[in-house]
Amino acid sequence: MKIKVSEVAKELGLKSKEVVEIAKELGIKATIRSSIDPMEAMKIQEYLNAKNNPQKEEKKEKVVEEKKEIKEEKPRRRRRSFDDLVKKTQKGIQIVQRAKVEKKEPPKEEVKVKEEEIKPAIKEEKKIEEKEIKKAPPKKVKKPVLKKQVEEKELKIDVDLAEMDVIEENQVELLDMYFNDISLKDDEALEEKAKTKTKIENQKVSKKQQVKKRKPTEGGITKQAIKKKKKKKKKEAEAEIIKIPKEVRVHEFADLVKKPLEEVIEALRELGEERDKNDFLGEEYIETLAEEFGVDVEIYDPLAEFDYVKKYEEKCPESEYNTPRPPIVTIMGHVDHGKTSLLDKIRNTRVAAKEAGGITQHIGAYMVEKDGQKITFIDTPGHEAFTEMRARGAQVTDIAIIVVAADDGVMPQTREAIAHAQAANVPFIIAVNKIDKPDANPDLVKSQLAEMGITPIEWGGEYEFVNVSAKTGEGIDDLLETILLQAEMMELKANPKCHAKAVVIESKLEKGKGPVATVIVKNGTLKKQDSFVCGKTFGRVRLIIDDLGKQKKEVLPGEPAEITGFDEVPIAGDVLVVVESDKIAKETAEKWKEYLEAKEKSKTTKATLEDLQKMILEGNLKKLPVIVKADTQGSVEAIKGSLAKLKNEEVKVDVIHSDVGAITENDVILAKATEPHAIILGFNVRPTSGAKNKAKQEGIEIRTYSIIYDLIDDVKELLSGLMTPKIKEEITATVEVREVFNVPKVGTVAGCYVQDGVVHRGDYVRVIRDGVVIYDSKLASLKRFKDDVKEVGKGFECGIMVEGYNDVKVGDILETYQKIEEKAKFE
Ligand SMILES: Nc1nc2c(ncn2[C@@H]2O[C@H](COP(=O)(O)OP(=O)(O)OP(=O)(O)O)[C@@H](O)[C@H]2O)c(=O)[nH]1
Repeated sequence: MKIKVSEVAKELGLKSKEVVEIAKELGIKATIRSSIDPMEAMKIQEYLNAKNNPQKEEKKEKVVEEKKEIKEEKPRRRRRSFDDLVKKTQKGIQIVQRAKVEKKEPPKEEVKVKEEEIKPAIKEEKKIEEKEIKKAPPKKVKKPVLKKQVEEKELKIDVDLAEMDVIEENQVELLDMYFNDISLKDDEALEEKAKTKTKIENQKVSKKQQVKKRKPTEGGITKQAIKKKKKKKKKEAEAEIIKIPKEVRVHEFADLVKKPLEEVIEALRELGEERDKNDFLGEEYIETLAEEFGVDVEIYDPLAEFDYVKKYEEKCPESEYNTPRPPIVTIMGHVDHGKTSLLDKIRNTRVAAKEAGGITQHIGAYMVEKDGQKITFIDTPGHEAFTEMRARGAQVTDIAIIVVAADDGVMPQTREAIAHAQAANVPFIIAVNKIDKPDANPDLVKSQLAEMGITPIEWGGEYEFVNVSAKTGEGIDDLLETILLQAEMMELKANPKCHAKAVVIESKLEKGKGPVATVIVKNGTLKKQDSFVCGKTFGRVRLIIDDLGKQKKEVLPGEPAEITGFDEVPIAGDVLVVVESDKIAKETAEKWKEYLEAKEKSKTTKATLEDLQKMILEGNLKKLPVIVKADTQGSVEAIKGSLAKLKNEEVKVDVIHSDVGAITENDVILAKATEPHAIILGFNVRPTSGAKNKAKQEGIEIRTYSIIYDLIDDVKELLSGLMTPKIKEEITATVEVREVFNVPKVGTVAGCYVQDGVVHRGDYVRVIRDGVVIYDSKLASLKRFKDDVKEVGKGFECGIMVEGYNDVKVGDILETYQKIEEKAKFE
């Protein structure tokens, strides 16, 4: 498992570019978009520690000398490692972004300077406040905000202050920039506190802080005046924030931040990105460039007003989710490893047994109960549906079960399924199936997966492995318990009081019922008669049928149900959101349609109009548009990195989309929307059957590989095909002019002798006089005596006319040649 450079940067409070620079120094290959492994991240972290620790130690010694009573050691919390970060990423736990800290100036150094100025103050204050502090619980002191940061980002300081644990006026939590939360002992806390206070006072901090410190009339400044100033400053700060649309081209960005285009392109180059003015910048680059140019930007989505899901999330925020809900589980794994059998066994033992005689209805998802707790299973095994839904922005699965047959071991689709779960940040449980078989070897499965970093808990790893048999039912209870345990850890919650948000799992058109869809409610309660919008369609809930075929009045969070009442058949992965009225539902669906079309258009323009314009402007620069799909993020980055290098003055590769996961219909649609059509390159992934059919229909080429070099070689071949063929000259003959005849109305005919080679009628010719080429043209005619001939060989005489040239003289040499086209080769 690798960590994105941007995440490492966030954790270290650095810019991505700075991390890349350090990485370079340490000989680690990294770009701001790439990922590095945890050991490399640790190296970078250690490098920074080593760079900064001497100062810390120096400072500490000084403090000890000056203030004898200050204690020696700070109690430190456990250092967070990047392994933790990776584990968290694998578990799907969100990485919390730390407050950014200006790193260029080590904070300790700055504190040191201030310390000398404030020594008397410390002593004074210490005496007064010592008692109080000793009584107080261990205090957290926040790292002082640096001067530069304070001056530049007043608003940010307000936020910092709001987030600080302010116990007393100036007592704040100090965060070590290298992940150590430092809780200082009392005297140290006192000293830090005094330093912090003095420092804050010494600096021109935000007015808000000054107001806090000053008495209303202190220094002749009235409260009102401060407020006024504060308001003005705030306004100024607000004015400095430049709003940048999420999808912005390089030249638009340059205009917005008021920087010369060349500077922006150069900055990108320094970041290892060869971009031209019409290329789109990703959000990551917008942020990095903004940091680079020292401007505050706010990235926004101009189409967000149409985003009904986002609006729902603002209305029903996750912070208000308060009631536990059942986990939603998807089963994935290699073909024939027993996904369907396992789903059936779980259903039959749990659902049918419970509802004696009840006929289960296949609606695309079902619920089982274990010890009074519910679990919802999505009834479509395989990761295609999972990924397709994710590609549509709907992540419905909470937990994945990766089925591995104990008699077959880890297979390509096992790895693929794991990659999908990891890419989606969905925690997974390994179900080692078919343990009833005599040749079952569950330990082999464990060791194979451990080699991939998926180590079982019993071997000291992080992953739950459960031995099961979909045939005998052995281990099924264990598996359900493990799911519930995982769910408990995840604290899956929802707010049933909200109006509903659900995800479409399956849909169809049914006779008599019209469009029907199976949905799983993610939040809120879905009720009969609710008006809803669902992707490009809308409707009102008419019928609700559960997985046992029973009619219901409502569906609670985490539960599946089949519903009717759609205007049109929705698409799996569409998000259904309940709205106030049919009218709003219809309007919202229409707006959503616009949203999708605009989005698609922006993608299309990216690869069509712009490219055409560019090709015209830049001569013949041709692009090979490709879509890259691979099994892991690491592979995606590696392939993109290699493809970026494939360019020359004539051609380059344009990766219009890349992602982890199977090749889906969406990829085909995107490839088709690109002009010229993109080629889809799959590395260790295959197209879904839907994608295969669509590609056939639309004439889109999908190429799949399992060796990166093959992929690169193939792309080189494709680039060669785009390049203009090379023209090679081949000299055919050397001819001496021995006589010249001027033929009225015809022109000058040179009487020649072929010294070497063979002259052909269609040859090109250079007239050479005294060793200098004085004319370059074609043969207008080639004759032997009075007859036109096709060719004349060495040692023969012939009559030659040079096209457009009548000044041939005796003694001139004519060099005849042919132009041969040679297919260009991309090297
Ligand atoms: N002995 C034994 N056979 C099993 C077990 N689980 C599944 N099988 C058999 O393995 C074969 C494949 O099982 P499926 O459930 O169709 O596998 P799948 O992963 O859903 O396969 P696809 O849908 O084709 O990807 C069937 O013949 C099952 O009867 C098990 O636990 N023990």
